Amino acid sequence: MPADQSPGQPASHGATASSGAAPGASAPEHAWRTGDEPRRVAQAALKDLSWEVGVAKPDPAIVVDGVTRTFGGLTAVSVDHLEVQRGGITGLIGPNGAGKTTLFNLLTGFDQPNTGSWSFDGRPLGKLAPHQVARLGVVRTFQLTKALSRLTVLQNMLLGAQGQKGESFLRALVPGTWRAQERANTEKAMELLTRFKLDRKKDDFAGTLSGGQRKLLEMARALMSDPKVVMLDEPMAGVNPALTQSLLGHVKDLREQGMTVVFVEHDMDVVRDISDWVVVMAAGKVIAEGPPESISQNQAVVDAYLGAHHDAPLTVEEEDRVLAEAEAAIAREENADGDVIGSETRRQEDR
Ligand SMILES: Nc1ncnc2c1ncn2[C@@H]1O[C@H](COP(=O)(O)OP(=O)(O)OP(=O)(O)O)[C@@H](O)[C@H]1O
Repeated sequence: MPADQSPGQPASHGATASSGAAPGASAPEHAWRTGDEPRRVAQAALKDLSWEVGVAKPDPAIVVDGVTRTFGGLTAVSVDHLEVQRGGITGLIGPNGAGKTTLFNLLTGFDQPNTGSWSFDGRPLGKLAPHQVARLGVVRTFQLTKALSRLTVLQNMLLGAQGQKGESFLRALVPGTWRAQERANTEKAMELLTRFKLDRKKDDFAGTLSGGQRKLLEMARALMSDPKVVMLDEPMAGVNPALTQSLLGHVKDLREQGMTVVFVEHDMDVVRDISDWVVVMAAGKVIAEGPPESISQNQAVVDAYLGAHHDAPLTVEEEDRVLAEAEAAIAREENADGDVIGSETRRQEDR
């Protein structure tokens, strides 16, 4: 099925509809705001949307418009319009080199685009540095964890709190203020470390943690700034199966706590398990979006992953016709090039 088709789906709110568009027509008005169980709430908000690239969401936290990023002659990202629903888990998938990490980098201020704009809660985020974006409530984790090996686990956590009150120069001159802030930060860090079962490792160097524990630390650290949107770049990659379950649980918890989650993942089982909505990128563009169950049926997605177009199997009649045409073509070729083919065959026989 082409990316822009969604049989049986209701009319879209329109790819170019402005952010904050009206909720889906058939859902009870604001049903997802009434304290319902978060997953059901997120899914109810999205269930009547058409599976159409750029479709407007009922309550978008992030809106991206015309964002492009090129590296030399390569267009790494070219996203016309994308909205991310507040309070849901959006899976961002796509083959290697599709532009997922570059898009994350752009949205969180770690890279600058050639063109385009994007906003969080209607507030433009372009041209802001990562710490400014984080202060506004949008944080990210990295594919290769950035946990600083020679700092302890707790020190890593406290770094995540940067940008809060204690950082200002004037406040730093008033010891009481920053000490109180430091105490509060440490308390919060310990609460998070306990939640992520890393509290007993608080004095260990981050470099001694396993890959999975570093991912947990990365996620815990991202939460130090009380984010509203958490962007996780391959949070499960390289993590052993036992810890994967724990990480998945933590990602779901973020939604329980009302956060908006966008995560990059290659494992489709994980994507199906936790996503409310899936966005597929290939060659820098968004080529499909929809609920997880819509993605595997999408021909554009299948083609993007396999890198080739796959025809439906031929019927017996079609197979006979194709064979007959091929035989006729070969016969014509032999007649036309008879001498050449013949002399080449003779040369081979002579050897
Ligand atoms: N700093 C850079 N300089 C040059 N090319 C880059 C740079 N960063 C990314 N690219 C290129 O941009 C394209 C998109 O890369 P990106 O890492 O965003 O893809 P991805 O979808 O995250 O891939 P993966 O799933 O393998 O992580 C790739 O072709 C990559 O080689």
